[in-house]
Amino acid sequence: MQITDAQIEFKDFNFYYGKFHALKNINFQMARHKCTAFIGPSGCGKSTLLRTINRMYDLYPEQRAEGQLLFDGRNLLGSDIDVSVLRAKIGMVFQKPTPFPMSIYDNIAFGVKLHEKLSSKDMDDRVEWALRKAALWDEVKDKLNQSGMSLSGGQQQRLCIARGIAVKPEVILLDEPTSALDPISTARIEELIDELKTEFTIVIVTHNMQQAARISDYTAYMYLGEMVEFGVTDELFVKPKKKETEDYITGRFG
Ligand SMILES: Nc1ncnc2c1ncn2[C@@H]1O[C@H](COP(=O)(O)OP(=O)(O)OP(=O)(O)O)[C@@H](O)[C@H]1O
Repeated sequence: MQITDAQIEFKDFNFYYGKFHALKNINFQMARHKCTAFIGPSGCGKSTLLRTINRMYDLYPEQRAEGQLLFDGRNLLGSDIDVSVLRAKIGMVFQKPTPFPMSIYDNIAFGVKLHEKLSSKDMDDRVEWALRKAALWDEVKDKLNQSGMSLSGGQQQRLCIARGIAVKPEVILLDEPTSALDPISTARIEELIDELKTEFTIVIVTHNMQQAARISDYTAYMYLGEMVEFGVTDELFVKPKKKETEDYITGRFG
């Protein structure tokens, strides 16, 4: 399936944990400023696929990728890629909120300082901008010096999203961002994702099929390291092309 305005493309992509072949011959594209969801049963390779996009696997010598992973036409797997610049362009938010043990303000400013030299006024503006984008500003504007750890779980996750946004990435990777949250916090994050799409490309791993159906434009169904089906979310959920996808989304399997 060809996507209009593809930003990221996997071509003949394979991934290995040592000898274990975790992702098999992956070929698909992700659209700019849309939300793409990865779904599938536990262990199918969703998180592995997500983490290849910012080369998280570089931290582990026994893990390797083969094939092509193109970002605006440039292969991210090449040795010429500066991984720290790449990770600023492609931010990541994890399953459990992971605020740094520092103030709310510094949680945002910390990453920005690594990449840019801003005046204190510009840094104040950037912190406010990121917190507003993450729909957290009104709740924290009077306590920016309090520890990030003092916030509720849902607020902590929005703080982590604000931290990711603050360095002005192009893509945000979300690895089951709501699985540790209550339904109200989950709904807020889902609304937030919908707003963030206007400026960022979003990729989300979720166990929750209803969530994928609600928030994503495109969905990939994975099983045992293969991408079984990829398509427009509404079509994949209403009229899947493969029997395996249908069995999974109707709950007959997995
Ligand atoms: N660090 C690792 N070393 C070896 N194998 C791994 C490692 N991480 C994951 N795997 C294996 O790779 C496969 C895919 O794992 P992955 O975590 O990507 O699946 P997932 O679909 O995200 O699962 P879940 O929904 O349970 O989080 C699994 O078989 C898993 O056991």
